[in-house]
Amino acid sequence: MEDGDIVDAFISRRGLQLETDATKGQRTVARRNFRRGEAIISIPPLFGFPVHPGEKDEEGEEKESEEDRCYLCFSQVPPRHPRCSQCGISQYCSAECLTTHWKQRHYFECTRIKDSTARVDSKRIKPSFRPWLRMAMGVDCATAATSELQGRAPRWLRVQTVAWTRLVSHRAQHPRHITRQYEEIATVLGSPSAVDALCRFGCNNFAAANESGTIGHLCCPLVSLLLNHSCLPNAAYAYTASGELLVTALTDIRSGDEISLAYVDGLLPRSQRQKELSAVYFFDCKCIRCSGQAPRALIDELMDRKPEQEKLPSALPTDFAMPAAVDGWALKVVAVLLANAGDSLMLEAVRGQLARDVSFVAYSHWRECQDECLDRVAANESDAQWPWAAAAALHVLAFYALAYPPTHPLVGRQCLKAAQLAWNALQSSSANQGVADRALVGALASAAQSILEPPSSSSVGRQIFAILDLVNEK
Ligand SMILES: C[S@@+](CC[C@H](N)C(=O)[O-])C[C@H]1O[C@@H](n2cnc3c(N)ncnc32)[C@H](O)[C@@H]1O
Repeated sequence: MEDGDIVDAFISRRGLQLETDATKGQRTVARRNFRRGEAIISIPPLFGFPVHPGEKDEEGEEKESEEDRCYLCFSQVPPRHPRCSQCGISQYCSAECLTTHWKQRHYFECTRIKDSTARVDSKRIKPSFRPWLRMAMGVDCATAATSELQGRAPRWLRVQTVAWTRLVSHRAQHPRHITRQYEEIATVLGSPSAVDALCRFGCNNFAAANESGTIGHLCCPLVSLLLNHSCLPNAAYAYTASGELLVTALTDIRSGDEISLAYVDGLLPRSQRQKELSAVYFFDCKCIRCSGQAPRALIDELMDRKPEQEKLPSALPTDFAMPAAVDGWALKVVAVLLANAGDSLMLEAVRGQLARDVSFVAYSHWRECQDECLDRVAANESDAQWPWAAAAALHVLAFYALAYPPTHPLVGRQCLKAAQLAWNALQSSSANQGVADRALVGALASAAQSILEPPSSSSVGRQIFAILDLVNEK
């Protein structure tokens, strides 16, 4: 079978087809109907590795630190944890993850990764670029293994390797300071072609994230090749506990529809979305929302209002009363979301009704409030921050519910965050003023469970069940 055919055959069996698109290069259309929540594609990445969220280098960029993350599921490893006895590098949170990783890919990566790690002096690369050094080494390993194993290489690996050669790199558009770092990496690796590979990786990278931020990077060329960006996406990706990139339908998708993901936060105003898409992915968005063909145009119009035209709530209030702080509209949206998570028509009606009353400029304000409250909680200033943090989280959730389909993972993760903060507010000695009650916490945690459907052994699954147990305790 020819290289191109292997990709076409792989996707056509899943009801998908690649087509040429006048404005976006290629696009993928559904060749059958997909129900909301249905898995569209699931495939192991060509390479992936964990990073520690939140750690920043001297220039404020996230830096690599793998000491405490599992090489398969990227969750935190316990103090005594298994490690691959052959390379001594890959570590795991459990014996199951070690076995799954070995069976999926580590059997062909193990010696190669060990050799490249010993050969290359990573200290010569700036800390914030070390993840890309690892990515270049990992992708090299996987492609070398594919050609060595030939017909014995698993089909997913052959498909990913072929898709990798077909990705756009936008090399000419990359800023000089970035390509200079890539050239350093290429020198360290002794492989001039690494510059092009890193450009290709840079604009096709997937981040694995949990509620605290990025926990890993994934190179998944098939999904990159297939899915264009839309500011009104009908699909979303998630990295599963078994180490696969899973794409699911966020809405019902009809045969003939293009399938798309959001590369950037759809709640940013259009100007900011465009800025981010052009800085990181090097294109001007031509999605249905940006070309004014989508019903979400009203929200766009409101999001693009200038901040001075809006009356923003003052910065973090010093005298904070929950009922006044969680505006009626936010609670109403959250209530509709919780009662009707399966009914997007209902949510659509609420969107229509409320969109004109809601200041979308306030979204970034509430995001900042939430982060500020969490920082203060982490600094242990006082447990009086919990009700504030819960109120901010409910506002952020309401914005997500207005801008995304109710099955979007961002909505699920925010439900979990709001549930945790509301529970802490309920337990804190400060006045909670009755906004966060057990029923709300339980409904938020149940919504997180039904949207994210995490395995009970995963860290998100354990967090959700812990809350549900607490709420249901007599
Ligand atoms: C990850 S690739 C997707 C596959 C790509 N269409 C192809 O033909 O290889 C991302 C690239 O597709 C194009 N693209 C994706 N979404 C787009 C959009 N909404 N508007 C315009 N171009 C888009 C851009 O060139 C972008 O750099």
